[in-house]
Amino acid sequence: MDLNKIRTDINQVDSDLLALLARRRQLTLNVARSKEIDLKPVRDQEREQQLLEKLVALGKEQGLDAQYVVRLFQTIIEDSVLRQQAWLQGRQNTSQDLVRVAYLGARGSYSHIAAQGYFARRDKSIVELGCPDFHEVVQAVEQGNADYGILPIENTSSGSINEVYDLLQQTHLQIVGETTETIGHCLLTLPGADLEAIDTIYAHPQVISQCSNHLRGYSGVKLEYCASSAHAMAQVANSQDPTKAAIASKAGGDLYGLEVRRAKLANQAENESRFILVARKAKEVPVQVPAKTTLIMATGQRAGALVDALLVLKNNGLIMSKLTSRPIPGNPWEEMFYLDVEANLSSEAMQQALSELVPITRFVKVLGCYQSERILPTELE
Ligand SMILES: O=C(O)C(=O)C[C@]1(C(=O)O)C=C[C@@H](O)C=C1
Repeated sequence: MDLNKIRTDINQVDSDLLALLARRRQLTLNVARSKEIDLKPVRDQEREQQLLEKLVALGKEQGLDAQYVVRLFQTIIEDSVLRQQAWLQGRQNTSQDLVRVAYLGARGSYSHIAAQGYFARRDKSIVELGCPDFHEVVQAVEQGNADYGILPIENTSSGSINEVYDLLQQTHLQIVGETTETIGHCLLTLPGADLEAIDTIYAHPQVISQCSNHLRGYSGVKLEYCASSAHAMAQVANSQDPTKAAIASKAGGDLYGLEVRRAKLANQAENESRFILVARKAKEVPVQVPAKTTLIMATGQRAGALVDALLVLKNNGLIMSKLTSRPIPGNPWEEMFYLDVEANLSSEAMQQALSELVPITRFVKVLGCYQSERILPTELE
């Protein structure tokens, strides 16, 4: 048993697997091309069910357990769906290959990592524009210094990001995309630093709230709030002080030469953030891909006004996936409602609902229609 020889064989198998995955990806782009012509939806869960059943049976013959096979292929299919959707969206909205993206913080911030993932799926290169706060992200796009802005809107541990909802009330920018990123919070230090000697932890306030349970375990350690996770990492890296630590992602830590000392610090095991992309012009979403429309509306204080508005959606067969409210500046006790509706803005149902909402609300505005990037895996029945 020669370890080196076995490893060489494993290397070969891995590179064969990669070549096959690349070939599969190419084939699924051909599927997207055919669906563009037939106007068929990208997602076909019946086909996915059949695929999984067949693969589980094949895997069994080769001694691979069902759970392993299903997990692998759910990941492969998720990639396939996201790629196809991005390709179709790109065809509908021909645009440049190099885009300028404004995001919170500096390289390595969660927004930066989310932006990289989103545009890599669309084969676009990005010119990065780090901003000190969310307001400047919006301003950079409004003033034409960036083509897109990326903003976190909600997190599975800390909930809605109110500051971003409030900014959306005031801007003319349109939501043109969304992406969900797994946020793996890690405690990062200079290489080899003694964990017992840590006296200060730098982190963004949202991150501190998402890791509150873990942070309760550090008595006598000072928490320093930072404008972004990138700032937190820069503080530690620039200080070269081994008593300082930051909370940020592993990918960010790599950029700043910091070492992961503890991982999975978030209160929720599945710590995910949803980001939205904003641009000056709305984009059309092809009918083949699942779309979401985000609306804001003010109903006034009449009893039952919100119920009436929601009934309009129900009666038009529309599914609302999110409802949240924020105060209206200057109108104490009045609320602005934000709704995500699982429908394309151009659909008949959505247009009908909007025409019925206008007369019964004080104000209603479409914030954007964009492709839904949340791919729920098909489970084997
Ligand atoms: O066969 C299709 O229609 C595809 O789009 C390909 C594929 C896959 O990757 O296998 C992806 C999405 C569909 O939901 C089903 C299967």
